[in-house]
Amino acid sequence: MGYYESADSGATLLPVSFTEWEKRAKEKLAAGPFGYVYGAAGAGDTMKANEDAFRQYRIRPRVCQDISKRDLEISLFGKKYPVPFLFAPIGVNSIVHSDAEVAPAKAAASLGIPYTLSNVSTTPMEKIAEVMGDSPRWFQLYPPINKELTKSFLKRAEKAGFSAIVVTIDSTLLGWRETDLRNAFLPFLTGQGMGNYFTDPVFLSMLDEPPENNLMAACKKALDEGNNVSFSWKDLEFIKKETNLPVLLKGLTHPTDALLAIEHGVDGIIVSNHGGRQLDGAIGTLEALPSVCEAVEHKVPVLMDSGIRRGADIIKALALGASAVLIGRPYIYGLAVAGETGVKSVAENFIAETELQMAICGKKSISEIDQSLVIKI
Ligand SMILES: Cc1cc2nc3c(=O)[nH]c(=O)nc-3n(C[C@H](O)[C@H](O)[C@H](O)COP(=O)(O)O)c2cc1C
Ligand SMILES: CCCCCCC(=O)C(=O)O
Repeated sequence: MGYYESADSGATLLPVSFTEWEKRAKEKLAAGPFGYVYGAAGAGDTMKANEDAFRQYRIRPRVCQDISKRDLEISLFGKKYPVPFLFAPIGVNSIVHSDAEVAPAKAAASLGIPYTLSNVSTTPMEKIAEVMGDSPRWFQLYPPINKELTKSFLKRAEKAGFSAIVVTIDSTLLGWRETDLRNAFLPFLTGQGMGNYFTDPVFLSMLDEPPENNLMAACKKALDEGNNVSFSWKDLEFIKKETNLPVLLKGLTHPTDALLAIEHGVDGIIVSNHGGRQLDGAIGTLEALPSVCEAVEHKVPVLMDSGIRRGADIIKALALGASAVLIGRPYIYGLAVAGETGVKSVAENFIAETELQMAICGKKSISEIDQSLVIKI
């Protein structure tokens, strides 16, 4: 939906800016769920660094470029996508809306935007496949300790039509999240976020009793599997060996790790600090992006997330070398406020603003965006 349509159609009753979505979500949600989504690790310095990093760059537009025909399309792993952003994996959506991951999956499908389903989703991956039809979807894996369970998740994702695997490696231990500690809020222990585990035959075979007989023990077992603190590079090779899908590594910011990831066979990198939820004091991802891209030398696509709040942020990330970005909290606030409609509205605003920004920069397509478009102040 373009600028004038959204102003005309009554869609303006929904929020337009990230700040407004966040405010409306806060009004709607109880303290526990809102704090879980909003919250960050420690003092929140990294969450702030993510957003601040975007303010350290300014766009230097070109003019008189005939911007009458514009195209936001990108290509990743041989597939074309309509816009340069994806939905980031976000677990346990049932804490903010009863439709849980079904709503963002449908919203993404309606726009052709890839949806990344979290390993710790409330909705099992097969249900997401059912509602998404042929629309693009990726599966995010918290690599389990148990190799048979790892294989099972990978095979199920392949069978359910997911076209890439995102291995998240920054959360083998959960960060120090003071809001959740204060609220005593950890949704996973109530069975939320267990959709993929509780439908997995290998996982169920690992339990002494089925989840319906001993929910807490089953939840704890799943979390123990996900908190795979001994995970190292050789385990990444195992994942690569067990799937034919492209494997992306999510959660690195150091160029040396990017090089090691490539050495161990990854097909793509997602520069991310988990939205500042893991390591307080860590570098903002936009600050980290140029050095990672420089090390990677275009060998694999580099994507990024954390702190993307508007079209200008997307333009800056692309200019600094990202092939695409992922949006996180913004769409969860949309989900909290208005379910599928809210998620779709957030995504449409991103599309409209990004297209406008690109055009006013004097660029007609994503491939025309390069480093000369931004300067660090
Ligand atoms: C509530 C919440 C749950 C998340 N769950 C996951 C998850 O299950 N898997 C994952 O890889 N990242 C997860 N993330 C991190 C996001 O994928 C993404 O890296 C982050 O939200 C980007 O930062 P932003 O929200 O500031 O844009 C989660 C983030 C939030 C806010
Ligand atoms: C092994 C389970 C960790 C779940 C973390 C969910 C998440 O990524 C987040 O809250 O952030």
